[in-house]
Amino acid sequence: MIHICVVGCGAIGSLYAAHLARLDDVEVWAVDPWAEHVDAINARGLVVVSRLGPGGPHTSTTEGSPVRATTDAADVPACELGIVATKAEHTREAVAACADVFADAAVASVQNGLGNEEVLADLVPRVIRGTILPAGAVTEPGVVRYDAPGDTWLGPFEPKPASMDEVRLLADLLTRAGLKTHALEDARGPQWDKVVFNSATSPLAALTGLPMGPLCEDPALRAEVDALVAEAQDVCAALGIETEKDPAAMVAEAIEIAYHHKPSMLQDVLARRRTEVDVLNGGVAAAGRTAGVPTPRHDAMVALVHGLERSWPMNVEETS
Ligand SMILES: NC(=O)C1=CN([C@@H]2O[C@H](COP(=O)(O)OP(=O)(O)OC[C@H]3O[C@@H](n4cnc5c(N)ncnc54)[C@H](OP(=O)(O)O)[C@@H]3O)[C@@H](O)[C@H]2O)C=CC1
Ligand SMILES: CC(C)(CO)C(=O)C(=O)O
Repeated sequence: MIHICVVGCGAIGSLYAAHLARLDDVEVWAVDPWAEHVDAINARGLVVVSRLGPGGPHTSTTEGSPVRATTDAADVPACELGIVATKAEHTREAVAACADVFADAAVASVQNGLGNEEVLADLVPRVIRGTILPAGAVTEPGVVRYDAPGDTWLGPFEPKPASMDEVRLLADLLTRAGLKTHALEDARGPQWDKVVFNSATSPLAALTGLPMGPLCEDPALRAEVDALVAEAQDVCAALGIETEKDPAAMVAEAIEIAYHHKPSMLQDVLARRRTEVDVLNGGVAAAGRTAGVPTPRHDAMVALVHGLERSWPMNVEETS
């Protein structure tokens, strides 16, 4: 039996936990502070509502092959593998609380942006760099909506690497569970593919309130998307990072398969939560500074999204 702990059981953590729970040879644990969600998972299983696949919308539940959910990492046994799916700002606190769980584990970040693996490397013995395309949202306690399918890419995080055997093990489990996953010696290319795409689309969705399809089909906004892509690609080129995907093709694919999806940064804005703009556009801008490439458009996205965050009533009160 392989023990896997999912840290942060929101949209993505729930999708990954629910898929892995289908496997007979895996015991899945999930740690999340949202008590109602945890209680619902333990009482009724994790419910996945999907509009994907043939036959239209359908629902599945992990009842019978449970996800063991808890608000307290002390309940979780030592695990061989971990998947971190919190928002970036919670990575350190969430993984630090799992020190015993991950005392001898290989732990993957499946988060967006740059810098999460570096935080994991401070806290766990072996790290897996992860990039994912599936998308979703938690709609009520215990229920996750599966919005869009997509592959997952895993590879050792160079400064504190998991072994390729560990990377392959997690990739095989996810693939068998229905989430097609690639095990790579060097997973930086797919990570930057996604960073370029996210940093060009997510802040514009967050600022306009538009889901993926309407955003990318608007000619004026699409020009902004393309300009952000071009700036991020200049940074990649200067750093010698070889991206594999054509961002225009990624945009076309997003319009096709995730038309109504609200990027997670827009979900954060709607819920008045701090966004991940610092690890997306801020990450591109920081890499640009390292490479000597100016990134005025990404800097502007960081400033605008932070301005929006500051306008929310709770933050205005705090600063007035
Ligand atoms: N949603 C999507 O479609 C996609 C998201 N991503 C990326 O995946 C990552 C997760 O995003 P998403 O699932 O949308 O985020 P969610 O906000 O849905 O889930 C994050 C979860 O982490 C929990 N959390 C907060 N603090 C801790 C802690 N200390 N310990 C354990 N759990 C904690 C949150 O609880 P609480 O709400 O109580 O704070 C929440 O339930 C992000 O990096 C995102 O960019 C990538 C691809 C697609
Ligand atoms: C699904 C996708 C690619 C959409 O931007 C995403 O990463 C997100 O929602 O944060």
